[in-house]
Amino acid sequence: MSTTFTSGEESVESSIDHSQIPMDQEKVDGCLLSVDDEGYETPGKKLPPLVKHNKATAKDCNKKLPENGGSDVAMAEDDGYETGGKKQVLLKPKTGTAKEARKLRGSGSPRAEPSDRKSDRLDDKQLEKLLDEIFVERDSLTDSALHLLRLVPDGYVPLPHQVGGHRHIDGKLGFLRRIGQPHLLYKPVQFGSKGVREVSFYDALYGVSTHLGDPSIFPSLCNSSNNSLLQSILPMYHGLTTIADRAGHKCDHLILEDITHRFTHPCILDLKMGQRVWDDHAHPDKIERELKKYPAQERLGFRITGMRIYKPFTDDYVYYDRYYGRSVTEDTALSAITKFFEVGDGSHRTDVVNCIMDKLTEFINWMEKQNTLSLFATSLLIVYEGGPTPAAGDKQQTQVDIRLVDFAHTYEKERDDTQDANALFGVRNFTQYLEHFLKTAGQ
Ligand SMILES: Nc1ncnc2c1ncn2[C@@H]1O[C@H](COP(=O)(O)OP(=O)(O)OP(=O)(O)O)[C@@H](O)[C@H]1O
Ligand SMILES: O=P(O)(O)O[C@@H]1[C@H](O)[C@H](O)[C@@H](OP(=O)(O)O)[C@H](OP(=O)(O)O)[C@H]1O
Repeated sequence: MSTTFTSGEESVESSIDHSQIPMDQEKVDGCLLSVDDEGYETPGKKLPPLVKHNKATAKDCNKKLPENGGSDVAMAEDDGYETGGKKQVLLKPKTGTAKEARKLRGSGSPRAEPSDRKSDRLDDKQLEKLLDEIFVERDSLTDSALHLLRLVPDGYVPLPHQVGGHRHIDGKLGFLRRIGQPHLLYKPVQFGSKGVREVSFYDALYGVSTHLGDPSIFPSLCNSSNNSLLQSILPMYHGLTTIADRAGHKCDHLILEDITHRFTHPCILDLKMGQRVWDDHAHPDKIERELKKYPAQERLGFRITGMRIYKPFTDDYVYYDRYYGRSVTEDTALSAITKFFEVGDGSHRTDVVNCIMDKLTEFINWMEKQNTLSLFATSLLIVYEGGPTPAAGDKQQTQVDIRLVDFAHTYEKERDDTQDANALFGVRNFTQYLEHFLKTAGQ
């Protein structure tokens, strides 16, 4: 079995182990939100030992910047840390009893003691095992990625199906999955105001309060009694937790539903939406960077930030990264999108395209009505089951899920009488490509 990695410049073959992560569940308590019966981690569980780190200290990590106090400057540490948040962020009710609050905190939440022991890091054998679990070959990784992977917290693995965003295998602190909890993922809270904004968005939408969230950022959302439609197009949110890696860096993580977990062979496309992907408060340098990075964004209204497709005939995955996405122009967008539906035998998953079109119509209906939010740089995450193609006409068997993720640049509109034309343009344009595909390549 192999995964083909396709970048803007090159393709690399690598063998992968397709074994599954253990599925045993840990039942825990301590959450206000309704969760499914598989359970999830209670914030404040015992953490691995901590050591002081000379690059990104707990203090760095716990700094809370003022709103927009740094979102426009490059902040990534050279060891991949680009997260922020307060020391300990626990889900707690907006109004609730002391008993409820205690329950949410779990029993005690022990602080881990610092340790300088190198032995806490994964050794070569453990590293190989970890790489098997996330389908990655060691040869394809840089030293900084290997360094970060050796520090992956005990009991976690990097999210195996992450296609876009910051990832351990790119040498950035990426998403995690807790072993035995395949239905959840842990997204590191981003540094400074970006992280605070995203947490505040989820808090407001789900009517909860965390130490990091600021209700004043999304007042309308906080006061709305009907957020259920919006909730249904986002992953379920389960609050925050602090996770320490094997070197003792502590970072807050959003606990979110992993929307790929119901799929056996998830095919995933991450589209960053909008003609412009910077918000109204962006620094001119950021605007210049983005315009230079992907000039076609303005005309397309979306860009591919990652795409992974399962090929049932060869039992392997093909991966296209963000650099590939940035190489796509108006002239090649149709063929790039078509790749997402290629089965591998010359045929295409037109059943999936039809299903996506139906769901996107619902999205567009919602977006045409909503006049509260500006969703700058939000991603449309599209997932379908890449296992055997269902028999023709068996529409029920086509499994597709579409959600919005990434709210680090989401704002409430100051005037609430207009649509989010920026994001809407992108969704509509993508839908037009799909229509075109059905008329041409897909037939
Ligand atoms: N709820 C989810 N379920 C499954 N996968 C997810 C979910 N949220 C995010 N992902 C995975 O993580 C990737 C990155 O997500 P996201 O855009 O939130 O990260 P980010 O680090 O904020 O990205 P960026 O660097 O573009 O700001 C997605 O491409 C997807 O593969
Ligand atoms: O996925 P890509 O194509 O690599 O693009 C990055 C991604 O859009 C990040 O969300 C963004 O950080 P922000 O959330 O701060 O915008 C970063 O901007 P940056 O170049 O300003 O760091 C981009 O480089």
